[in-house]
Amino acid sequence: MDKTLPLHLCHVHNFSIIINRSYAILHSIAIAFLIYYRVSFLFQETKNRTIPTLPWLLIFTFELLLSLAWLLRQAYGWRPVSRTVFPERLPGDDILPAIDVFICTADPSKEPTVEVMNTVISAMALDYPLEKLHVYLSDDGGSDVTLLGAKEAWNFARSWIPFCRRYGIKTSCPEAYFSGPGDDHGDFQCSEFKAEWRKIEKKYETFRERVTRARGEHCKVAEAAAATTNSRDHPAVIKVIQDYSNEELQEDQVEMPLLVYVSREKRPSHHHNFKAGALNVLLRVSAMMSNSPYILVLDCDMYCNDPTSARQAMCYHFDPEISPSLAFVQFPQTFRNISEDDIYDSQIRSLFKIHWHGLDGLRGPFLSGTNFYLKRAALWDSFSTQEGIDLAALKRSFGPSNEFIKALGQDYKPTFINDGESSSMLLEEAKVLASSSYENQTTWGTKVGFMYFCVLEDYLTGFVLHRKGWKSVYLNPPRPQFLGTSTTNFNDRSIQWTRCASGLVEVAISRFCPLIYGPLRLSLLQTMCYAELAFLPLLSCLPLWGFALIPQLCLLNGIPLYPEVSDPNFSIFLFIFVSSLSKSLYEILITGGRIRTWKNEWRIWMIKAVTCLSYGSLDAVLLKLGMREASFLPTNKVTDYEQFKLYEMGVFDFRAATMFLAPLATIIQVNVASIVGGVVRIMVMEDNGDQWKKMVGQIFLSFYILITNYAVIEGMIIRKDKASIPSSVTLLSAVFSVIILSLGSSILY
Ligand SMILES: O=c1ccn([C@@H]2O[C@H](COP(=O)(O)OP(=O)(O)O[C@H]3O[C@H](CO)[C@@H](O)[C@H](O)[C@H]3O)[C@@H](O)[C@H]2O)c(=O)[nH]1
Ligand SMILES: [Mn+2]
Repeated sequence: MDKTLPLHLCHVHNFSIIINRSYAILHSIAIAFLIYYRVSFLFQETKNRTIPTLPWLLIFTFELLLSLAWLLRQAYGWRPVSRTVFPERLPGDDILPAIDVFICTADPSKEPTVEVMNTVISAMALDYPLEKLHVYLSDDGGSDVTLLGAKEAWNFARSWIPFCRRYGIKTSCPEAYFSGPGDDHGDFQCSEFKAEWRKIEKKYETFRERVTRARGEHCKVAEAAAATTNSRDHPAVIKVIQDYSNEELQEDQVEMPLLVYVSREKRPSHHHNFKAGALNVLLRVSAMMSNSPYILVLDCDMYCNDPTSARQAMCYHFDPEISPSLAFVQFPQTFRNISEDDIYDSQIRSLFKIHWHGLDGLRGPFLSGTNFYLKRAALWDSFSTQEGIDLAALKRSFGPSNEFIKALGQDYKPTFINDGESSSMLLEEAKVLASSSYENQTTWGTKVGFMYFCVLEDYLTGFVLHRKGWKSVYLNPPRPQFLGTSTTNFNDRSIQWTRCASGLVEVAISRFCPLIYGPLRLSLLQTMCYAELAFLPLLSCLPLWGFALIPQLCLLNGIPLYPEVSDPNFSIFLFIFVSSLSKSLYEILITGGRIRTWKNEWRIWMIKAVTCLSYGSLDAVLLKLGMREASFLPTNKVTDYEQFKLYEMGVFDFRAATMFLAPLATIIQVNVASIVGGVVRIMVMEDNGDQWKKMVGQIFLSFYILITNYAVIEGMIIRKDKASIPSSVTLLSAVFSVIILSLGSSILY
């Protein structure tokens, strides 16, 4: 290694910093004026007030909540940075540290086995010394199909890995490679390459067919048995995948990374803590076999799209200046199935394109579930690494296994050589470590390993790490290092968002509340970012319900809530509105988005707030009150081509649960009723133009809501296809609207 050349560079986005900070100052001045305007009304003498106090107070509260959310969000814009790495400057392969890859899968009926195995194969094909790469597949479904798939994947990888290495193939995921444009073969055009290519493609086809057939049979059987009880009640199964039975292969033995299948023990009497539980089992099992100092975590729906990510991450983990305080290197979640319009924001654009760069300039991005290279030792409680700690204390924390405690030593290398006697002993020990009762009376999930407290194990684990003083780094290179499958229909997306909102609010209203748990250990800006996300559901759902109903009910009843157009105060509101819209437009344009993206994002923000974020918040409150149990249903990864087509065309698919549709239809109806009712009222009852001027703000707001959500109106009235809003839902919403309109009018006065 040439010590004079850096392994990485950090670029500060100076232009964005100027824009962000000036915007933050201007916008806060406008908010201060708004607050002054609202408060001064409350100090007027009651007899001078022409407007009832309750609606005024309500709308003011919602404005304050939105302003608070806005304020917290400004922390992301404080110091955005991006990074470049130079993996070619890393030292020789012999000194690179080993890596364990953890891949989680849970349900073969929702997670197609071929896709899961593509993730496994792509991880095995990472550009890293083979003897230093170990892949662990956790199967929470405890399914034979997954085990069989893993064996088939291993067999196929025996041809695939040498092929990729010989020809420098970048797309290390075979499915993506064979269905892609076919231009990824370095400089090789020779006939030898072509012949080889054909051979491998054929092998891949065979692999694909076998796995698909097995899964088909499995799903039939599972359906017949009504439910896969096996997934909830079975002993631990750990298998080192290795199949030299094929004589032909034995002759030309290829060096392969270790592949281990792990299905932890499940018993109905034990809570299994979802993905965090699975990852903690992998942490222990892998300690018996490879105990690598670094871990790459992947979801089964996220394959490696470029084999160089490991070396890129090592540019930081290997840097002696950064490494001691660096917990993880995070890559963005990028998806292969995103359409140009992306009407449901399936790519979570603002998170990975903007906010994470902002966090990176503070002390690093949040842990994002998948695509991160994590230092194993960061997950141990700090005391475990202290000298002279006694064994009993370690056992209270990590559980009774002596072997595992030995593995906590930084330099401990297990003597796992497959098929030796000591390894069968280690394999037995690994089964004990994967048993459902192993964690009883230990601090797994509370102090060590991935956190159990809520379904968002990633957010919370990252938060706890940052709070302990660890840092993280965000790498977002031009070629996506990982590509995943995102949910691309309204129903799945809504379910996913509800789960996420529930997890966030659970943290917000717990002892982990970032505003209490963060401040002493995190910087102010970092605390603000953690709080922004945790409070996002609450701070969006309450105000958005408010803005969707209260000004409208007031319009209908002739109560003005905003200043007259001729009043200078009107410009405060106008400024805030225009400045928010322009800032988001700026952020979208500089990150390669289009005006259409901007329109879609505002719409989905409104829709999400009154559905998923509201239900998620409610769910978290019920959980807190002990009235519900936590659940983490894996998202559906089976593509429905008809639904996907609609998504690609940018047409809303309203085949979703009524609970997600009714609020939308209700709000639209209330808005239409108020505009119509309000306008008629002004025309009939008032003869001078004053009333018009007073109501412009509210008429405009309703109008804005209606045009932004025109897709809902279309789904309700104009479209007649299968994916439009069912008339039963429209009728139900009409009932709700009537109730809201009549109740609202009587309450507000
Ligand atoms: O009991 C479970 C449930 C899920 N999973 C796995 O967890 C992963 C994520 O689940 P998925 O259904 O894909 O949920 P998403 O909403 O897409 O996941 C997002 O949200 C999760 C919770 O915050 C993060 O862990 C993920 O990385 C992030 O992509 C998948 O590989 C699942 O197989 C398990 O292993 N066991
Ligand atoms: Mn997923």
